Amino acid sequence: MPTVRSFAGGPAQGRLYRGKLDEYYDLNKQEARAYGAYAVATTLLPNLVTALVLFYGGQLVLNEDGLTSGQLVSFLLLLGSLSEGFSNMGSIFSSITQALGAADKVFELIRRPPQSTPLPIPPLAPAFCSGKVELRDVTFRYPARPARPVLNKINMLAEPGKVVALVGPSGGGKSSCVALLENFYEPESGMVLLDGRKVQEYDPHWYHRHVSIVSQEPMLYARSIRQNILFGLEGEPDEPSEGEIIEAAVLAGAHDFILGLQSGYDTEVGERGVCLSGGQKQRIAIARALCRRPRVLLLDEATSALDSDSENLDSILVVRDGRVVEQGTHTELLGKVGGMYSQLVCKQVDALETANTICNEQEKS
Ligand SMILES: Nc1ncnc2c1ncn2[C@@H]1O[C@H](COP(=O)(O)OP(=O)(O)OP(=O)(O)O)[C@@H](O)[C@H]1O
Repeated sequence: MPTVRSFAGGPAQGRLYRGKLDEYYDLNKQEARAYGAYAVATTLLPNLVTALVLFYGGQLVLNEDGLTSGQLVSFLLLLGSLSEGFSNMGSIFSSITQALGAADKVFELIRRPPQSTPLPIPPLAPAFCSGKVELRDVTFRYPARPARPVLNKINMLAEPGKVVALVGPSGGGKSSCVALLENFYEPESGMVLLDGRKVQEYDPHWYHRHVSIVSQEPMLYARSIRQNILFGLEGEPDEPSEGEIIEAAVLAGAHDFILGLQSGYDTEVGERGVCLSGGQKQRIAIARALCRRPRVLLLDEATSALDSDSENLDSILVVRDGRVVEQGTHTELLGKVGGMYSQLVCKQVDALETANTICNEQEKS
C-alpha cells in the first residue's frame, strides 16, 4: 500500500487487478455453465426415467399384461436405490480424480532429486571449529540465470579472528560470496571451505550454529523480540539464558532501544517486523546472530559507505564483475593511485567535502 500510494500507482494497479478479476469472472461463468448442464442432467435424467417407467409400467398393469401393481412399486423402489448408488459412485469418482491430481503434485515434490551434493555418512560435526573460511578458485552462476557467471575464479581467505571485508560496486558478487559461505548454493567449480573441509560435508545444523549471518534485508517474524533473538534455539540443550540474550542485544546496540519499548523484550515486532525501524530490525538480527556465539559471522551490508572503521579491517578485497580486482589493508589499497579502492574512497571523501562546504556556506550566510 505505501508503495502504491507513494508512486500514485492506484489507477494502474486498479486496471491490472480489474483485468485479473475479469479473467476470474470468465472462468467462473464457464464453470457455472458446466455445472448447470451437469445439474440439469443429473436431476432431469432420473426423473425422466421414473416417468417413463411409470408410464410404461402403468400401461402394463392396466392392460393386465403380466405385471402387478406390487411388482411395479418394487421395481420403482429398486430403481431408486440403484440410481442413488450410481450417483454416489459418481461423486466418489470425482473426489478420487481430484485427490489423484493433488497427489501428483505432492509426489512430484517428494520425488524431486536434490541438486545438492549428498552429505557424507556421518556428516562432519567436529567438537571444535576454528573458523578459517576460504573460497578457492570459485566459479558460480545462479540456477535461475545459468547463462551468466556471477563469480569467476574468486579466491578469499579469512583466518580465525580476522575481519575481512568485500567491497565493490553494486552487483559485483559480494552477496553471492556470502550465499556460498552459507551453503545456500554450490559452486560450479572450486571449493568453499571451513577449516579446510568443504562446507557441503558438514552437518547443516552444526554448520549454521557455527556460521551466522546478518543478511541485507533481515527477516523478523511476528513474535516477541526475545523470540526473534532466540530464533531456532528455543528448547535446544544450549538455549541461551536471559543474561546471554541481553548480552547479545547489548553487543548489537539494541538493548537500550528495546528497554525503551513498552513491553521491552516481550514487545511484538509484527509481521516481518513492521513495528520496528529498519535500523532496529538490523540490530535485532545482529543480536540473533551473536546469541549463537558463532565462530564465523557474516555481515551483508547493503550500503556502500566506507566508514572510518575500514582502517581497522585486517584485509579488504575489492570485488568487481565476480573477480577480486584488488586486495590488501586499507592503507595499502589507498596507496595504489588510480586503484579501484582509492577511487571509491576519494569519491566518498569528495562527497563529504562538498557537503561540508555547503554547510559552512549556509552557516556563514
Ligand atoms: N537469486 C539470484 N538469481 C539470479 N541472479 C542473481 C541472484 N542474486 C543475485 N543475482 C545476480 O548476481 C550478480 C551479483 O549479485 P550480488 O548480490 O552478489 O552483488 P553484490 O555485490 O552483493 O551487490 P550489492 O552491493 O548491491 O549488494 C548480480 O548481477 C545479480 O543480478
